[in-house]
Amino acid sequence: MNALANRRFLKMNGLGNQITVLDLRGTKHVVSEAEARAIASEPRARFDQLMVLHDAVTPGTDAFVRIYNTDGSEAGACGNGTRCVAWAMVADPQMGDAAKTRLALQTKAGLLPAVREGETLFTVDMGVPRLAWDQIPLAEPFEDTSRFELQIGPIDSPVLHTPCAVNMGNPHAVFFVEDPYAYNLEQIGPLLENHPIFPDRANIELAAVKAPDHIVLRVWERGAGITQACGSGACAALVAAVRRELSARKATVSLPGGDLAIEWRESDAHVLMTGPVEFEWEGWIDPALIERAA
Ligand SMILES: N[C@H](CCC[C@H](N)C(=O)O)C(=O)O
Repeated sequence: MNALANRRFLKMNGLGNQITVLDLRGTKHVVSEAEARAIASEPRARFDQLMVLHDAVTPGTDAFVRIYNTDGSEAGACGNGTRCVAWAMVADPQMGDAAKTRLALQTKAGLLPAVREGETLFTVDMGVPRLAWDQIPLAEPFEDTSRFELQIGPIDSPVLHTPCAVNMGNPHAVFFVEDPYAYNLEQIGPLLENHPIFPDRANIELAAVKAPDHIVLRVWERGAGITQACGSGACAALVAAVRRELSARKATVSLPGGDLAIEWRESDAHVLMTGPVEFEWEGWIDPALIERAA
């Protein structure tokens, strides 16, 4: 019997970013692309990101987490999903250990320490951002070598150019614009995500710096499309804004689903993301769904 059959899942969200948490600790099962897509097609388990917990592989960490997009592809990081996993591991009656307030979660991209700040409020240390493709850690002083010209359109929206490329464990291209809501993101998102200039595709951010401590952001996510919020995207937007000398190192990032507090810490160049999570319901994976995916 496939380890996924009848397995319990938690449907959650982080600022409207739809997250499903699945605990596969104690099994060796690795969710396939087809299985992830099948789970995404189930209305009660539907997700922007599926966060799958595996047994910890490194001493001192609490779990290894695999992250899947709606299209079944894997991502190295997911800020909103990491907060949801952290909540599940402290507060869920079956999975959680209420004595814990700190967790060390590991993903393909590295370690993501999380701290519980309140009932449903968590801070995740998203690590040191890197230049998107050459993987150089970004710590000051730096040269903004990630600038390049990218011209798309004309479609029915203003032309976008010169994104700032930031890797937060996953690739982001941040475009600074006056009004992110003036663009038809549904139409231009897929063109940009799959533009040949992005070897690994990219999450696409439209960001407006409203004040040194306030950024308005919309995101087209790689493998998932428009989401209500993207934690790593909010981090990438702040890092890009600091690199372009548009904002302070600490800002509120307002997404369609709500606000995240982001700080690019001066002392060690780590990015800290603070925001809420919401538990919606629990469910069990229909074995027929998994059979069909096989
Ligand atoms: N929603 C996530 C990001 C998912 C990124 C994923 N779409 C990728 O392929 O990199 C977040 O809160 O950080």
